[in-house]
Amino acid sequence: MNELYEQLDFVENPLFEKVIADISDRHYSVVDNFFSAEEVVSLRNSLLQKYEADRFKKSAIGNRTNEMIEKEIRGDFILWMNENETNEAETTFFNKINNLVNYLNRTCFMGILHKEFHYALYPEGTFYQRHLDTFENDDRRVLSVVCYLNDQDWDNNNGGELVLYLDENGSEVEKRLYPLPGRVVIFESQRIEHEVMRVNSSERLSVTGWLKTR
Ligand SMILES: O=C(O)CCC(=O)C(=O)O
Ligand SMILES: [Fe+2]
Repeated sequence: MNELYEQLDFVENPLFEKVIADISDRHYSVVDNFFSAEEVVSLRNSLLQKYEADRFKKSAIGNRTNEMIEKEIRGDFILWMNENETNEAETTFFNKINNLVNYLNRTCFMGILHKEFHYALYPEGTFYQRHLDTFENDDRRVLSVVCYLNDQDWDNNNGGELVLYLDENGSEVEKRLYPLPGRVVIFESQRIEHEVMRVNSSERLSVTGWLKTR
């Protein structure tokens, strides 16, 4: 009986339907204004507060320990989020992400059981070389989700674009996406190689995460 009610309850969400259609057509989706301007400001302030409290760590790559090599590959600083210990901005953030996850699971059986998200800050001059998000041998990562928290007046000359390397009929095509506030980019972790271009000026702020099976 409960199941029947659940199905009757179901309300189609055009935004989430678009994400599903995009991903099944071309393996990625870009959603502008997924987060409102106010939500971006709150989450950015939360990020900056924790960054200033020295809670971020230099990102690492797999098992590699040579810091010189790492700097050549990625230059961001990160802090993992804990869903069991959230402030107001993070609660709102996880509510929205969970709505999306529930919708995906209900409508297209992606079987997402876990997720992991971290804040990221790219100082001026840093980048993240071309990679696949499964390089840590984590084949449980199904979808990568990147949420940008930059200022409203973010200038495209600041650099820091996300470049997705797509396959179009056997040839490689670059899709260049600016890290605009409120924008969320979702792509198949196992399939799409991507890169963060050098940040020319300012700091580039985001939350990045993975939706995982098992
Ligand atoms: O910030 C982005 O646009 C992408 C970040 C990324 O590729 C990663 O953290 O694996
Ligand atoms: Fe990545």
